[in-house]
Amino acid sequence: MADHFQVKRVVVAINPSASFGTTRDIGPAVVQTLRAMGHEVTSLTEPDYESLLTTARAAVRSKPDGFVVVGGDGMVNLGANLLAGTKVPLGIVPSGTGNDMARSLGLPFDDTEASVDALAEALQHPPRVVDAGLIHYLDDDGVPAERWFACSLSAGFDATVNERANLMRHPRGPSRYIIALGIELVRLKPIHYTVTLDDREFVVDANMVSIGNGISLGGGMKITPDARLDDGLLDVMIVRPLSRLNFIRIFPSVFKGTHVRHPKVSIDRARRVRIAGEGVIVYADGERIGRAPIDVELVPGALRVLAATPT
Ligand SMILES: Nc1ncnc2c1ncn2[C@@H]1O[C@H](COP(=O)(O)OP(=O)(O)OP(=O)(O)O)[C@@H](O)[C@H]1O
Repeated sequence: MADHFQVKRVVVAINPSASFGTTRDIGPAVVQTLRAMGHEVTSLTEPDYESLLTTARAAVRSKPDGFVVVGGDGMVNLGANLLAGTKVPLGIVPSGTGNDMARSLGLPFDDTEASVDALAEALQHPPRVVDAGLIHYLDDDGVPAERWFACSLSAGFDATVNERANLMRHPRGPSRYIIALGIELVRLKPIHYTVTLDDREFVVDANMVSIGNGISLGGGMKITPDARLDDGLLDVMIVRPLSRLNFIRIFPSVFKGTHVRHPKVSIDRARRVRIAGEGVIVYADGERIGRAPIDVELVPGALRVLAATPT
């Protein structure tokens, strides 16, 4: 802890539905702990994401010393969209299923006490400055829209799995992702993409096109293992068509990031990325964005986070 403790004004936005509601005690505990430390805490919980976005937007206008999300990457995405381009730093107490932004930042992601300790420590120091991705797309009504993402963007097989899982009513828990994965594996077929990396446009058949600002998605799948949150570049992973069997074979290696050695997997770096393709669904930070085409730009230093800068 810093020598001179400074009381901070902190907004804590809580998603009680993160991890299918199994982590709902974490938010109130975080608020209680920060208050016990002496911080001035405004706690926000709403019945849904949209209402939370509205109340949180109002809370950010009061320029708190920190805006903390308690939830998963969807909550990180909410925070990124409220805070990108401002000086208010984002704190993360992971309580979601994936927690990939916390993993990319080197924050504790499976120990709440350690997360709150790291947050309290970070509140006493200047925030870390990281890049963020800005997605330009057409919303479901065809209206041009923009949305920030902090960690990852998917525009292929993994987005399709996410979409199928979200549309399922049963089962309610995480096993829906396994079922969705199984169904989509059976349906696996290459997508015909047009990808533009900065000024280089090319056509490619692929199973996956994913973008990493951070290193992982889906709870530690290191799709872009060498991505850095502050290098001013997006890492773009493309998986060229694989047979179902080979897809299943290389799948486990993504947890170590060694899939990048496979000849059908490539990683490129770019500041601007355009992805187009028939029927391509796009997710970012685990949240549904819409359909391709999308234009993504990396905005260096757009986001401040309550995390130590790696030495
Ligand atoms: N009361 C609520 N407040 C905020 N978000 C909510 C609420 N109820 C449901 N949600 C939904 O929760 C989703 C975000 O979940 P979040 O990312 O925090 O947890 P997770 O999905 O379990 O974790 P991860 O994204 O890391 O896998 C959003 O899509 C949002 O619509």
